[in-house]
Amino acid sequence: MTQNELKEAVGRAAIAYVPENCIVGVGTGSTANYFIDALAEIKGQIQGAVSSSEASVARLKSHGIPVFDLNTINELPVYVDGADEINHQLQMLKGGGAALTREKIIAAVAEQFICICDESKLVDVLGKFPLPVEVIPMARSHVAREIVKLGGHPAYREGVITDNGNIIIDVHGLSISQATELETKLNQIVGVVTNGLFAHRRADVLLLGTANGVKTIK
Ligand SMILES: O=C(CO)[C@H](O)[C@H](O)COP(=O)(O)O
Repeated sequence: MTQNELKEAVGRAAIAYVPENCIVGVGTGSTANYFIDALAEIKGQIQGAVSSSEASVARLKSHGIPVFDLNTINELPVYVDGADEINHQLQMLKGGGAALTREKIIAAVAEQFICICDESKLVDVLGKFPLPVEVIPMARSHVAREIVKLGGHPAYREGVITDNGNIIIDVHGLSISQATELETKLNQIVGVVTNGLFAHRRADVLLLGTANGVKTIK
């Protein structure tokens, strides 16, 4: 199976976690796009969605799925999203698509986080994929200097402005054994909006696309 076929398989498998008549949290990226396309097939059974990016909002609307403002809803049973890396404790590294802050906000509201990934994303130690950090533009140099003090190699993601009007610094050269501690330390740097470690709020379920089918890891 190709990587895209594995992504499609997990996107479809996540539909089983969507309760009837609910509002569903929808993430961002190529794997989340397969979930959105599968969701379109059952759109008559849900109220609609909240979403972590303008790109996913556009895709949801193109399928005729109503999109709600997160502030107008009281409960969110499930959030479905991909990841750039996930470890065996279901801690994730996310933000390759620059949507990390909205992803983290929706994940914080959701009762269950269902992570959908192809098997290339499962790692023993997070950090081979550069860790994205969303930063207020005027704090770029300050945040970069503080990241160097933590042992990382910061790289400004040229030409990218987030949906919140901020920039992304990608942190290379990390081998992240203490993910919750690093998540906290990075968020304490003044000028950081948030970082792409989802260690405090991990996934509840991983649907992993493999050559032998979709594996469920809890
Ligand atoms: O965090 C994300 C976007 O900010 C995505 O979930 C992550 O980049 C994975 O994307 P893809 O499914 O395209 O591999």
